[in-house]
Amino acid sequence: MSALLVTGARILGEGAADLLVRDGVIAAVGADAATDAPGDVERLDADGLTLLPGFVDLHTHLREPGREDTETIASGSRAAAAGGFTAVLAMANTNPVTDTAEAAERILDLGRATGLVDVVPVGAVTKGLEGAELAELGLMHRSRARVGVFSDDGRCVADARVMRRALEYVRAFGGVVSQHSQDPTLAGSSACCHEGELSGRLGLPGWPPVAEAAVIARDAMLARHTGSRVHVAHVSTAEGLEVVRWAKAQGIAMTAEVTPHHLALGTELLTGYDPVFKVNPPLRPTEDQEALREGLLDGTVDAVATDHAPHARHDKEHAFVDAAFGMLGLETAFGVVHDLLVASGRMSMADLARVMSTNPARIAGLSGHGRPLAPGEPANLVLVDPTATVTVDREASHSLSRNTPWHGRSLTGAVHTTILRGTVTAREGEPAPC
Ligand SMILES: NC(=O)N[C@@H](CC(=O)O)C(=O)O
Ligand SMILES: [Zn+2]
Ligand SMILES: [Zn+2]
Repeated sequence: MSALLVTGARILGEGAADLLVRDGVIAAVGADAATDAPGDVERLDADGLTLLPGFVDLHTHLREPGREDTETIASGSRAAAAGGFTAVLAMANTNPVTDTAEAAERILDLGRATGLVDVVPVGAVTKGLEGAELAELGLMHRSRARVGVFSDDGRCVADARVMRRALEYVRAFGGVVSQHSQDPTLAGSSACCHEGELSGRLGLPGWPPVAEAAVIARDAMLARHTGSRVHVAHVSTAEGLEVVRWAKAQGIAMTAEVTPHHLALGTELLTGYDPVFKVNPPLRPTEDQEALREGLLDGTVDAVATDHAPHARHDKEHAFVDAAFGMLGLETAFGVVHDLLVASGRMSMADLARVMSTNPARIAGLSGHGRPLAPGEPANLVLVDPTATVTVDREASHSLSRNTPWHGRSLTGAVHTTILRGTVTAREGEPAPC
């Protein structure tokens, strides 16, 4: 059928080498990969570029159904492909909520119709994200969508009994609950600034780290009790991280993700009251950011996840306390992580591949992603340019929303080409037509 030959790419463990893809599968890797190429092979010159397994985002908010003015599955897929992703997990807090098998299948089908990235639906833990009654977890898992990750993200599964039952339920099929760790009695829905000297000075409702750590600690005990798996979404504090570290040391099945914005942006950005920096959980002080970076480097944090959260201008441009929570992330995630940790020499490209592809694919149970670049594996790949420096322009985003906190910043490291099962889905920031 079709063949693609990537030439001269830096391949981890191989140095500069060629890679041949045939019918969506890696056919050969190495100096003589080209010898097996058919005459009509499509050639992709990757001199100076690094080839990695395609990125996997454990935490994306697409707004379809319900808020197609801010993101659709198609527009979010374009942004994801441009950002180097070959799979994204679409959070359940849409309208209606993804809390049934039919709703999950609909998202799967819309993702397939666009065809730029594997859109994997996350199922809600509770009906309507209400926190009371379990959603049809088993039916969602047995559906064509094969839902394996469940989350009420946007809200915390605050009731311990509900969380316990959800964990017992998903254990039967090896599922995982991704928790938005925020004790609502310690940090209510108006909490929007890290609790400390700054929240007092700015007069903004405080969000204390203990509201995160307390839920992570409770969930660690529930994971141990049930023998089931908990994933901590967007860990943002040193305190929360300390609990994850403890849980892992006990052998508790707990994993964690951190966002690019919590790694790189600090709470001091809130002094201008610009709602583009309003996100849940909030940006944290330097000490927390540094602890999160250390946690990612030492393996306490398993993955980087974007928490891509598109919002309309009219929902963002309000007084800080009234604006919507969330920021864009898909197109800038690689650049931010590369610039902050790889270009500065703190992290290797192999480690970046682990936290942006291998680990998230494993956590979500996606067998075709995050795989070694070896013959027989599906060709879900990304070519990155480690030397390119790009200035982020929100107007160039493929998202339907514009709420990026990175506008005007220069980042070293850019996604060059994204490949989904052998087909180019984005080239130099431009997604393929779908
Ligand atoms: N992160 C955010 O600030 N917002 C998310 C919800 C969430 O991830 O909690 C959203 O859906 O907009
Ligand atoms: Zn959340
Ligand atoms: Zn989220």
